[in-house]
Amino acid sequence: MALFYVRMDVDIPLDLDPTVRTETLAREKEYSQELQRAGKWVHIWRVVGQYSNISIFDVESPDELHEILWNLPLFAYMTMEVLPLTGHPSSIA
Ligand SMILES: O=C(O)CC1=CCC(=O)O1
Repeated sequence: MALFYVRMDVDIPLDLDPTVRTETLAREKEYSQELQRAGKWVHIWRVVGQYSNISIFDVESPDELHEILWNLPLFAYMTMEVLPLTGHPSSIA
């Protein structure tokens, strides 16, 4: 098990074909929800006032996370920050 923080900032070009935009967003939602159901995408939160999300992934390895992120339908329209996480010594969880 390996936990990762991922921030995704979305920037879809304004001139992207509206049909492509709608289809890509639908595929993104389906892909994300499939990974959530599988327990790999454990949190997704919208950043208030921004087209960005903060997500937590629970995966087997950095390679698995890379494959997941690389295959996001919106990948071409996002910039990401990825941070590996480990337990905090003061955590009571
Ligand atoms: O809208 C976003 O933050 C981008 C995104 C990632 C997964 C999803 O469903 O949307």
